[in-house]
Order: sequence, then structure tokens, then C-alpha cells
Amino acid sequence: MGSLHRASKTLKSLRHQLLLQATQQFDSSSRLSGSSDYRLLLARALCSHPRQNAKEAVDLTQYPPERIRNFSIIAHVDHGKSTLADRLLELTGTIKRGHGQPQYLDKLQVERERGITVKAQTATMFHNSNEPQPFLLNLIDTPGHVDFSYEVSRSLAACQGALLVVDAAQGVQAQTVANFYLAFESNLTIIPVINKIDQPTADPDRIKDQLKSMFDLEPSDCLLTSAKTGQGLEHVLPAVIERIPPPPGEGSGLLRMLLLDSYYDEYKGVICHVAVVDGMLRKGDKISAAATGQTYDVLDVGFMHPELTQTGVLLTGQVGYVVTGMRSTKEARIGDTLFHAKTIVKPLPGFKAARHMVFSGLFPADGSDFEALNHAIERLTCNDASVSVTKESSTALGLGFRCGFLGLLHMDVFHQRLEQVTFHLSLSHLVAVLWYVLLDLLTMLEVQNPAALPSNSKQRVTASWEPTVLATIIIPSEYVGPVITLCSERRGQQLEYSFIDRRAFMKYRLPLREIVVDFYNELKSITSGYASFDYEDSEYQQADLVKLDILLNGQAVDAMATIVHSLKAQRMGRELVDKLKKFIDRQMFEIIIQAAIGSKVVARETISAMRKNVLAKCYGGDITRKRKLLEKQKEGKKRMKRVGSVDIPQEAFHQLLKVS
Ligand SMILES: Nc1nc2c(ncn2[C@@H]2O[C@H](COP(=O)(O)OP(=O)(O)OP(=O)(O)O)[C@@H](O)[C@H]2O)c(=O)[nH]1
Repeated sequence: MGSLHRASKTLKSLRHQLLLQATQQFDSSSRLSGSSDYRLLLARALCSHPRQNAKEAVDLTQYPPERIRNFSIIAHVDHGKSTLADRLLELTGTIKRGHGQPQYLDKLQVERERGITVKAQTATMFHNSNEPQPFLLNLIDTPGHVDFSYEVSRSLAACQGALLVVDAAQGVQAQTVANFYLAFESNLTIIPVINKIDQPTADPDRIKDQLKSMFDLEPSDCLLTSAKTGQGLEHVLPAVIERIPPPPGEGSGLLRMLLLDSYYDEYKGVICHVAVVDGMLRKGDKISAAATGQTYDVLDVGFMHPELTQTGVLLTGQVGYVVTGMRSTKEARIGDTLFHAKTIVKPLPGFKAARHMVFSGLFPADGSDFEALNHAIERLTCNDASVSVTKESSTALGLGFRCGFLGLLHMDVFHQRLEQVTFHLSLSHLVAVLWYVLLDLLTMLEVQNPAALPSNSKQRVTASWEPTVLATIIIPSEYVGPVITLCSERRGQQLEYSFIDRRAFMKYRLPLREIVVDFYNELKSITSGYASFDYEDSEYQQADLVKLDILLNGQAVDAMATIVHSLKAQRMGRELVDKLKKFIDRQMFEIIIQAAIGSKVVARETISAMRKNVLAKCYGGDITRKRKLLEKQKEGKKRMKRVGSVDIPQEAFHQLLKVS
């Protein structure tokens, strides 16, 4: 009894020391000096958190669904969700404050560099409420950008609630609207969080009014926080526990798990993030995947705390990871249902399927770099199964790849990550969107690569369809004029136009092709950076599209073919021809550059031949000798033009593509 008492005293003094340390640590911290409540909570979390008790394994069987809350944080880019996620992880003792890297959940290098969240991450926390046992909280961080709304919908499928974070100065932005509706349509409990209230321009009351008028969210339900100073954070987790319902599911039912995400780990192989909807999973079980029909042994099970932590078991309502013998992430179909082998279950409803809308042809300038590029792409796609890759060969650019992406930023981020690993290679990118064309009223073609479309052969394009997006644009009212002009130049169709709180709220249907190139940059520049823009995929619309070919001395250059609206074909043809002229060096014979729609030439330029001075060695005034030499040169040129296809160095195309 005596020794037990001593042990308990030692533990108490240890806790006291920790509390003291933590308090001192945060006294010296300037960032959190604004909130004593937060500091106290933080210190308390450090002392009473299950992780605190040495390395003892966490017993997840202590957490039935009633003690679990699965939630997500959704917001417009930069409104502070990653920072808020960090603060919540600190508050619950899941990570230490000052862990050295801001935004713990933004793990990818490109995420840190660009300050955006690309891949959704999950972390489990324990929250000691006033009840005897802590709650298990699964926080799923979501990307804020439009292109990753697929990831957002995937994360939301595992949640019952979401914190909708809105900047206290900027207010509701285009992605706030999109994310709200994603969460609302998934029947999630939405907790509005007005963040960054420490800013001098913060106006929480105005934001409350916006949330009420746009989403019917009650002002009294809004939490006011500053993820920077810690102000108001103490109310967040209690609200999560009180307002968000526990995960539904049958604990005693047959196992059904939702596959949320997967990535490749050098040591463990493919790691799948899963949400257990019904039943229980144990290490050593055999599981099957509904989509692929493959069966695997469960080699390791655990949860993200926030690093992988083995538990050997996952119960109904819990979110964690599973390691099986999968060799590639391609086997892990996101949204798939995993269940015990030899049982029969109804697959869970899938997610919004990833649709590749934008394609990019990637070609190395030096053909011998093809293998290096192949290797780099394989490495990147093993952690981003949402990119599709096929090999491609172009007469102008040599061997390369055609990659499909979810959207523009997705493509941009992929290119940037590719550049980080292939900085020594010179690559060129060709961008296209997915079109459908009807040939001869009979054959429907899916066109990812314009070069694949017949130009003026026997087959005739009778109709074509292009993808469109539904764009939401929010701007200060003084910029309405230029934005309307921009949208109509881009063939946009206005669907909605209203004013909220001195800002114009517009909805447009725009062809995806028109926003692929520079739309967002132009929108930002004509609105001095104030525009907020978001889009969602919409239907295909019929359009008068034509294939624009670029010909060099009568021969089409496959890599330069594009599909454009007939009204824009001439202007685009002129631009391409002018640019190409700048990049092609003069040769011994004349080069004719043409832009053509079928057999109709819409733009033309000529690069005259280099003229060798054949008379250089001919001193004196023998005119007949000179004439003879010039005649011979003319003959030679004619022959060259006839036989010689234009030998353009690949470098010229690469230069051109880089510029355009
Ligand atoms: N003043 C102030 N700045 C904040 C606050 N919260 C976050 N920030 C800053 O706002 C910027 C954006 O924060 P993030 O947490 O990266 O925003 P995010 O919403 O996760 O952005 P994405 O990952 O791109 O979607 C960072 O510079 C933060 O330091 C706050 O409460 N007050």
C-alpha cells in the first residue's frame, strides 16, 4: 500500500513538473500570449493525455462509437484550417508545441512551399472532456483548392461533421460556398468557425450576417477563434463533441471499411487509410477489396496519432491505417469497400469519382532522358493514384507521356513536384482537355489528344462537345464590368448575378478549355487580386469546335494540333504561326508555316531560305560563269524543297511550348 502511495505521489509530482514546464514554455511564447485559457488547456492536455503515459499501447477497444467524433475542417484557401488543425493537435497533446514545422498536416514539400493543402491527411486525438473517459476525435484535414474537391468529398464521406472556417476579414469566398454545399449535401453537421479574429480588419458580426444570409447558419452557433493567438480555441472541441453525432454503424455486424486514401511507404509498402463503418478489424485477418476482388492479409493495423501507431485492432467508427501486401497504390481504389474475405456484404456507396479533365503531354527535350522521366513519373504517381499515365509518341517531340489530371492546380502541382525530381531534365508540356466528337453521325470519339482527331480525311466531324464548369466568382462591386467582359470573351454564359454585402456574386457556365489558359491570373489581375473564384465540373455542351493544324511545308506537326472554337480559330492560328516563325532558324530552303482547318489555311508565314554566296570565289566579271552558278543553286534549292521535309530541331518546339 505504501509503495502504491509513493508511486502515486511520484506521478503527481511528475505531472506537476510537466504542468509547470508547459506553462513556462508558453509564457515565453509570444504567439499564444493572447489566450490564458488556451495555455491552461494545453498544459492540462500535456499532463492527462493517454500518449503521455510512457509508451504504453493505446487500447482502442475502450472507445465505442458514442465516444468517437469524426470531423473535417473545410475552408477557402488560406482561411487558416491547417493552422487550426495544428492548434487542435497541440491542444490535445497529439503533437508538441514548437514541433519545428508549421502546419504538421501539410506533409508534401509542395504543400509547404505553396502553403496549400493538396493531399488530405488524417490524425486521431484524445480529448479529455469533463467526463471520466476521453473522447477519440478523428480530424481529417482537407485541401482547400477547387481541383481537390474530389479529396474533399472523399474526406467528408468518413465524417459526421465539419468545421467551416471563414476568415473574419475576408468573409465568405468562392470555395467556402463550394465546400459548404459539399458538406451540406453529405448531411454533415456544420459548425461555423470565424477565424483570424485577431486581425485589425476582422469584423465577425458582418461575417455572421453573411453566413446567415447565404447558408442559413445561426449567428449564435458561430465560434470566434484565432488560430494564431489561441483565442477562442477552448470552445472548438467541446462544440465538436456536443454538436456532431457519433459515427453510425453496427459494432457487431460484418466488417465494412471505406478506403479513404493510400500512399507508398518505403519500409511498409502500401499504407491504406480506412474508416471502419461496421464490425471490427484485427491484425492477421484476411480482407478482400470489393472493386478488385483481391484478398490480402492484414499485416499491421493502427491509427494516425499523428504518426502511425500500432493498435492491432480498429473498431466501428474508428479511422486508422491498414498495411496489407499491396504492391502498388493502384490496387487501392479510393472509395472502395474492404471486408472480411469469404463474407458477403453490400459495398458502401462510393465517392464522387475522380474524373480526368485536363491532360498534359510531357516530353523530354533530349530523347535519352525518357527513362529518367519514366522513373520520376512512376515515383510520383505511386503516391498520387489520381493521375493517369499513358506513353505517347509524337513525330515532332519524340517519346513522352500523356498524363490526366483532376484540374489545373492538380496538374500544376504535379509538374512542380516533377520538376523537383527531374530538375536536370528539360521538359515540355502540352495541355488539352477532354472532348467528345461525333464522326459521320456514327462514331463517338473521346479525344484527349487533338492530334488523334482526323483532320481532313474521309471522316467528317458532325458534332462536338466540350466540358464546361460552373464557376462562382465573388468580387467587390467596382470590378463587375471588366469581369463580365472577361467572361464573355471566354464564351461564358451568366447564370446568376446578385449582390451580398457590397460584393457581387456571379455564377457562370464557362467552357473548361477557356479557363485552362490563364483565366485565373487574368481575373486576379483585372480585380487587383480581390476576385475569389471556384468552379465545379458541369455537363458537356455542344460547341462548334474545329481542329486547328499547324503545317510545315505542307506536313502537319502532330504536337501542335489543337481543338478550338471556330470563332477563335483564326486568331489562334495567327498567334501560333507568328510564334513558330520566331523559333525556327532559317534553313537552306524556304519554310512555309501554315495554320489550317481541314484544307482551309487561316494563317501563313514564310521563312525565306538562307542564301549561300556561291559567287564568293568568282573574281572578275565573267557574267556567264556567275549566271551558271546561280542557276545551279536554284536547281539545288528546288530539289531540297521537294525532297526535304523540314528538319526542325526538337528544341524549337520545346522552346515554343515553354513560351506558350
Ligand atoms: N492573423 C492570423 N493569421 C492566421 C490565423 N490562422 C492562420 N493564419 C495565417 O494564415 C495563413 C494561411 O493559413 P493556413 O492554415 O495555411 O490556411 P489553410 O486554410 O490551411 O490554407 P490551404 O492549406 O491552402 O487550404 C498562414 O500564414 C497562417 O499563419 C489567425 O487566426 N490569425
